[in-house]
Amino acid sequence: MNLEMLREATRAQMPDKRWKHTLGVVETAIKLAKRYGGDSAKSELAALLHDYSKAWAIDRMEAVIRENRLPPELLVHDKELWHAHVGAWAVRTEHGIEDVEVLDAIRYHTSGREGMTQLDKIVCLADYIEPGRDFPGVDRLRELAKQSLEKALVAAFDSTIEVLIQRGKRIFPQTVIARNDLIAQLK
Ligand SMILES: Nc1ncnc2c1ncn2[C@@H]1O[C@H](COP(=O)(O)OP(=O)(O)O)[C@@H](O)[C@H]1O
Repeated sequence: MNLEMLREATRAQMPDKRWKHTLGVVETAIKLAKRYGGDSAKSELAALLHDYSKAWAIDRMEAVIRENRLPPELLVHDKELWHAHVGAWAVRTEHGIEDVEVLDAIRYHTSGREGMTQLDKIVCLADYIEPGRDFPGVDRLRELAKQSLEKALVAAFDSTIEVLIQRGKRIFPQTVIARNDLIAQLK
């Protein structure tokens, strides 16, 4: 399957607003890859596919998690986290994407993980700062992204964790672990 076919298949999974966001993430991921000497082609592919399952029905995502032995702990956490793992499963099964680095960048783009690869960092950060994002503090993240992937991601995870705390929601521990690990990398 070539990139053009993957673009059409991905676009067909989501409403126009999410597709616009996806294109913003692609553009931003390529820019970050160029700035930090990352792999532009993998960044583009992972960014294109990162939200593949975002608009899927909750029941469909739950079935994929249960039937394919995706991490069961996802089920007790925010459903917003599900699409990343389900999306990695979906692009592999539906489109034969086998590149482990690309699949991992999709799988961990929302939560982060310990030992994030450069590709994980690029896609996760691009998702936060793409031009269509407009949340308090996003411009600071865009400035930090010019200095350091790690500094920008720590600030990004901090903002997500702060919002979750303000709303009294559960925090998926992998994000806290990812944040701590990034701070250790900065030392
Ligand atoms: N560690 C976490 N624990 C719980 N929920 C989280 C965590 N990290 C992210 N989320 C949830 O996921 C949402 C992020 O989803 P979003 O930015 O829409 O993802 P994407 O744009 O990549 O599809 C956050 O607003 C929050 O509700």
